[in-house]
Amino acid sequence: MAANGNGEFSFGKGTARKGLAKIQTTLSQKNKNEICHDDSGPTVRAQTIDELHSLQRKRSAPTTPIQGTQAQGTFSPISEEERQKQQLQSISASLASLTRETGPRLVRGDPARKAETPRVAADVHHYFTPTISVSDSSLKFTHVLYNLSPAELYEQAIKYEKGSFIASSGALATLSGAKTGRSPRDKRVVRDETTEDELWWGKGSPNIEMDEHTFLVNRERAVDYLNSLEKVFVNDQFLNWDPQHRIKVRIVSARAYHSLFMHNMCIRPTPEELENFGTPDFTIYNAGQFPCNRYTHYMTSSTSIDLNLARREMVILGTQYAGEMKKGLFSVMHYLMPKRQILSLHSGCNMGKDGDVALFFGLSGTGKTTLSTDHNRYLIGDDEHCWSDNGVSNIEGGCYAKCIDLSREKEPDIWNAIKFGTVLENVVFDEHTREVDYSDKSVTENTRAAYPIEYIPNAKLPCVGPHPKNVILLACDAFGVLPPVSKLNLAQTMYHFISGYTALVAGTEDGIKEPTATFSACFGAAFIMLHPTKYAAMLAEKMQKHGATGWLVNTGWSGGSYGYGSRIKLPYTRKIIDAIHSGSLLNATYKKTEVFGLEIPTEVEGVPSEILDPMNTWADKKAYKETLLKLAGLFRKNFETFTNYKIGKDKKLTEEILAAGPIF
Ligand SMILES: Nc1ncnc2c1ncn2[C@@H]1O[C@H](COP(=O)(O)OP(=O)(O)OP(=O)(O)O)[C@@H](O)[C@H]1O
Ligand SMILES: O=C([O-])CC(=O)C(=O)O
Ligand SMILES: [Ca+2]
Ligand SMILES: [Mn+2]
Repeated sequence: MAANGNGEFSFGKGTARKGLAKIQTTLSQKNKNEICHDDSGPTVRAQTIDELHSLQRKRSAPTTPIQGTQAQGTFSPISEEERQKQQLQSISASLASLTRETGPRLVRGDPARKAETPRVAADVHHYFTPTISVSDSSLKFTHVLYNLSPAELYEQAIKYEKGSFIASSGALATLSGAKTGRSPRDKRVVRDETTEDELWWGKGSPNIEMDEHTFLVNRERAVDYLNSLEKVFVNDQFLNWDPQHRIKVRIVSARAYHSLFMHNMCIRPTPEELENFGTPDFTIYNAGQFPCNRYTHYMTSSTSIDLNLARREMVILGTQYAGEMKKGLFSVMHYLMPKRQILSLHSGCNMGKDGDVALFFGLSGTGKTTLSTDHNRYLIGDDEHCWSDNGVSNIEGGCYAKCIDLSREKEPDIWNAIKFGTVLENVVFDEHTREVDYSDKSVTENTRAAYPIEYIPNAKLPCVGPHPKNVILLACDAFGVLPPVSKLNLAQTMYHFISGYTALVAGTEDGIKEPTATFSACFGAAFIMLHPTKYAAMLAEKMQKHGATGWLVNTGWSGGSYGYGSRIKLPYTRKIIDAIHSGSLLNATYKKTEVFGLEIPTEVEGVPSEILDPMNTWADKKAYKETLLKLAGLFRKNFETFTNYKIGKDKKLTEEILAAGPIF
């Protein structure tokens, strides 16, 4: 093989030559110094070590030509320098204290590499209007690390963040700190004249109120903290693959881990899109290392995640768990999208070769990521989607998979996605080989991998698809009484969607250590902003209009409750899902279960028939019946809060939904 001068390699024509072809160097032999040297190759063109280092890194070319300086005589709308200045001004405006004259002084680049920062950055302070009341914070510079690449973020993390390591797979192993799951009780939403009427407040609602003033107190705390740092990370990215309904988000954070996480989880702009980014639609101030002040009104712990819809801002204090940013933005989408008649969904989504789309609803740990990541289908997304008149679109640009007990055999695509660029949260690894032990729960059960969706080989890019054909409701039933699969009519689908039942799997929400039965409206009460019946009505309308079939799949226990039975084997669940996708399950023979009135198939290819009716798997039939009635009672009690609401325009549907629950 030889270099042909074009940077390509090819085998020499005369294959008669034995062994490897001689590698030709492109450097001319003429200009070499007449100094004694060994003949292993030419020497570098640098006089000092600094010069050598400067050779190593080539400045990225501007993605659009700098008109006016390069293209002589062309009208120059904006120079590269001007563009960078505008970017910094925009970020400075984001980071401005609301009580001082101006935003902080910003420079681009890593403070540790002052000598290397581009000239434009060093000059930037000239562009800012002088402050009238000079404070210490306006005298210092805050360095902005703007949309860094994964490689740069790796370097930052490894250099400056304790607990950051390169795992043997190439992923960045990191720690999220004291919090290893979300803190839903510390979420606050500003209640003002608008949100007062629009949002869901009170019992069962995730929206715990705070006033505007308190929000500003926390915002100031976060902004002051961030500005006090030597450097902050800024990500400008998008949400929603539907170009008509794309949202621009800015995330300001203090950790490379957070910046890389969001790089992976949000949609990554192209260089051209970044140049024209302009003002973000929504901004997150993540000051997670810094606590909130517990003397502040409404604060019940040192953690606070505050959402202000009017200001389009979110403030994070006292938790470094990155999922807060992901799910905080999801909450925002649950507000913005329904305003545009678009349904936002806590669901996974994939598409078959023939274009058949399936949604996978379910609470945390029920299998959205696991089952939507299917080697035989195109992945549209694993967790957050929109369903509009155009079809479905993923909100995110990445996936966030649970890693506990991850195995190469059972989840090969997720396993292979854990490589360079992926953030691995809170996993344990061998201190020498850096080999991850996915069974180790020493830090938490809620170990996670965040990777860009392109890391899944059959990702559907762009992440959009036609209207769903199947709507699969996943429940991880710790009681072990729900059948592995049931076919639902529309009223039953709505009943189970509003109920949002599962056994919460340990760890994702802070403080939960064992599976416990839980109900979470729309399979995501922690993130919805409007009353659940609003989303339910939209889902019913869309399912009806597009003829989608509902299914309830229990990915939880069989043969007894948690502690007695065991979790349904993933290969069986996959077979069930295959039969739903292929349409074969639609044509199966069904029988109706008692109490829940669920239609269960008598046979599914590849699944032992005796497990399809859970009663068969319990040795103690009396215990089964008691447990079934206990769960039915919990369903009924939970649904009481919804009995006074009308769902959609249709009174008939509302009555049918109320009748679709357990009868006993
Ligand atoms: N029968 C089964 N079906 C689905 N998942 C199973 C099954 N048995 C075990 N599991 C495990 O359960 C977990 C499901 O987690 P998954 O990441 O898919 O949750 P999720 O619904 O995407 O939650 P989140 O919203 O928190 O991301 C995985 O660790 C998977 O290996
Ligand atoms: O938000 C998280 O931490 C993970 C997640 O997807 C969920 O809980 O639904
Ligand atoms: Ca998931
Ligand atoms: Mn989720």
